[in-house]
Amino acid sequence: MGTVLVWRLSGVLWRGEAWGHGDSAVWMLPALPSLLSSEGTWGQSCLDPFPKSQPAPGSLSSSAGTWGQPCPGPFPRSLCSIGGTWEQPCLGLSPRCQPFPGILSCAGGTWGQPFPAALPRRPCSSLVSLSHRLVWGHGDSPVLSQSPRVPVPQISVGTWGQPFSALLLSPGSLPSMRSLSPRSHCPASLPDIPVPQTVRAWPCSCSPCVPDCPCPIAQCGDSPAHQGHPHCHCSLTQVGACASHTSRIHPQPPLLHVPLWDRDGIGGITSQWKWGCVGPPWPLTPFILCVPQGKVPASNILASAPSDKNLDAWRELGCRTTHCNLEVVHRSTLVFLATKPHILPGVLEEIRPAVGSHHIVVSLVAGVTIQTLQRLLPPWTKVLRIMPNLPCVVQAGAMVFSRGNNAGDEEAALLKSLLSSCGLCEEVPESYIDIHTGLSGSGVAYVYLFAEALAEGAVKMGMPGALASRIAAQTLLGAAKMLLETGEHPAKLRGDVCTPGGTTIYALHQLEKGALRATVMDAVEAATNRACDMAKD
Ligand SMILES: NC(=O)C1=CN([C@@H]2O[C@H](COP(=O)(O)OP(=O)(O)OC[C@H]3O[C@@H](n4cnc5c(N)ncnc54)[C@H](OP(=O)(O)O)[C@@H]3O)[C@@H](O)[C@H]2O)C=CC1
Ligand SMILES: O=C(O)[C@@H]1CCC=N1
Repeated sequence: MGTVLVWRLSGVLWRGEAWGHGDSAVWMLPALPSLLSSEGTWGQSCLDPFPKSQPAPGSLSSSAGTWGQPCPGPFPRSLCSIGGTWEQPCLGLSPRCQPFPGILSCAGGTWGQPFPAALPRRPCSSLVSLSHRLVWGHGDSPVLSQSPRVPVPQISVGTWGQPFSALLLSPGSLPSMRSLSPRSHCPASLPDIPVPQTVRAWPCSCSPCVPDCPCPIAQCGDSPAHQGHPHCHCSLTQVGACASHTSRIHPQPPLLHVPLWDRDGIGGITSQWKWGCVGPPWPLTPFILCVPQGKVPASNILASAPSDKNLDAWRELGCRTTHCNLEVVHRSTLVFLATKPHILPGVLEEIRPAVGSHHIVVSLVAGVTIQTLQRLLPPWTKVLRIMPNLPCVVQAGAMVFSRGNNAGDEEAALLKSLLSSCGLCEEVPESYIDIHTGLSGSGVAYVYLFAEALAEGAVKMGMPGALASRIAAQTLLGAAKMLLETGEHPAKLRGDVCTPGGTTIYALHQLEKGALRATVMDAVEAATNRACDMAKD
């Protein structure tokens, strides 16, 4: 039941087609005209040249399957990589199944089932602020998918379970949509359906199930017969079951994510930004994420971790929390990874199926390279790696970052713009990140040790400890401020303090005898090497 659609885009005629199969429909992207030549119909054997007629994006080109049959070869990988058939719900997570045009990847539903209820409204609410997104309908739940890379200034609206009908809106008509549905800003043609009680808002990594099992989540993982079965259909569960289920199947805790739902312009920051954090250490990340000049309201932050140990503090800040990493991924676009390094691979495996082309993934995990991140995440993922330090908490941090293959100027500008209010934030070659870790990420601790030693020296000489600590801190602050503001070399300023034959040179002599300089250099070297080694652990 292909439906041919022709519409005008920027004065150019485009031809698109919609495919329907049973209760599923697929819309082929107008921006990929070569995708539009298929003649297959869902529910029937594909016309022989079907695969060959879809060579365009590479993902659809080599399949030899028939619709309604298990998908062999690369074609299914592009649409349903987990081994499903088109007549049945796609196994596992849709995002991984639907990468081909790059725009379906944020949907978390299953074919033939209502899409997760949580998806439609939020994207729809930002519909009017972005002119190039697509709306997908499924059953009674419309889903909007972002296609930031595909300049399609129309919105097509369809419903699953019906031949895909398209409502194509030119950019000029977008503002009027705002009035169609005051509550959600969704186009009126998107049905406003109550959240189904039994549909979970996001899929957990609940793969174990037997093929015919209706698979309510309560059974999943409880029955050894389900464990690890490749044909699991259990991508639906009850909202709220995710955390307990996740912890049962995936004992590791989550990571750190940050979502953004709305943004005004490239690199722009608005109060509408929403962030999610999975595996967030305290107190570093919340301050990186939300404190900066109020750029990101705490209520826009969703943090996840396995326990409430750190999350309690996040909630006190006004952030939202969850124990489900996948929830954070599904509700976020900007995703920060901040688990301990050895935890990260398991977490990446957990979230990988949910990572779409619209996500920006930022890792602040020491020692884990961009290459590793890219290898463990889907190939389209925009990855950035950043190394902050603790003083970000007081907006006096020092951060460096590097970008992966898919992260462009927009993502780099975005990160810099967001985080620069926490302190110095520079883009550097990735090889500097481990050095920065030794110099500054860890370096803060050396300075605290030095501050402690200074104060203890004063205590030894008779000063009260509290006063000595305050003076030590102010001494470090002033010395650092002078370094930054004068731009002088430290050796020059040190010389300025040394009165010939005076106190300072006597003290410096002692420090040199203790090999302070060499010891500190060794410390930076040791931390840098450790960061490099952690990448190999
Ligand atoms: N501390 C610093 O100054 C800096 C740290 N970093 C990096 O930040 C990361 C965290 O550092 P650290 O300060 O030790 O962090 P913490 O141990 O304070 O926090 C780590 C958080 O990760 C959570 N977590 C553990 N496992 C998982 C999982 N599988 N999924 C999701 N969340 C999980 C923990 O949950 P729970 O609370 O339940 O235990 C905890 O909240 C490291 O990678 C480090 O390299 C980078 C720069 C500076
Ligand atoms: O000690 C660590 O591994 C982390 C990285 C930089 C600061 N703390």
